[in-house]
Amino acid sequence: MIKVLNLTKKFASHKSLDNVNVDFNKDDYIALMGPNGAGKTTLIRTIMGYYHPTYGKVLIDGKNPIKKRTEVLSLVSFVPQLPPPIKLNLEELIKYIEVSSNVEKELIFYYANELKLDIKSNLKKSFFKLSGGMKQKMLIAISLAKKSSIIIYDEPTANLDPKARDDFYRLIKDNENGKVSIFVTHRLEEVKDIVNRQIYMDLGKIITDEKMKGLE
Ligand SMILES: Nc1ncnc2c1ncn2[C@@H]1O[C@H](COP(=O)(O)OP(=O)(O)OP(=O)(O)O)[C@@H](O)[C@H]1O
Repeated sequence: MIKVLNLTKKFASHKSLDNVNVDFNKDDYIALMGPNGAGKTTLIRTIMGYYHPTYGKVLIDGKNPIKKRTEVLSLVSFVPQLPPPIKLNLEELIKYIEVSSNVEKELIFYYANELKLDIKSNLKKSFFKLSGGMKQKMLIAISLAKKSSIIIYDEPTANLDPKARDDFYRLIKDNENGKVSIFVTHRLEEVKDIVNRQIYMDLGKIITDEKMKGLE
């Protein structure tokens, strides 16, 4: 599904990714780990076509994510570490997602409800006025409703309370089937039951890439 070939990304003279080679295939559920500045976010952003590789390439189902941006982004759901400052209210946001990504509105409500996010009472509230945890829940609900074959979560539980984290892990586990999920995380303990592969990066390189037991 995702092929990363000899990928180097430089910002000025600094190599954020240094000749990375890795494949992510169907039913790979990956914890992507490593210290601050290791290159995890740069790898993800390059996979999604936000950054041009300095050398090497990325292919998503054989497609170049920069040249086939719209097609590639339709396959991917991404929940960032810091939610974007969306000015739309929840009603407008849901309408936008429904039309632009062909997502069933009812599914967004379903997943939000499972995460204990009450959308109905907040329909007229701007997304950016929600609390950090509510924003994260909304983005997770959208990512699950989108039913993408690739889901990328960058520290998705950072703002969630312990109950919401448990709800998140349960929903993810129920949804893992024939997809690729990448969880950028500093806490392997938290994701160990929902991943089957652990990749550790440092200084722009993949240092270890191990299969894990976990999912049944
Ligand atoms: N847009 C950018 N412009 C310049 N340098 C950047 C840019 N994005 C990332 N870098 C640099 O690339 C290196 C890797 O950063 P990256 O954000 O990929 O690390 P990370 O592993 O995701 O870290 P963290 O755990 O802190 O989120 C860092 O030295 C960072 O300063």
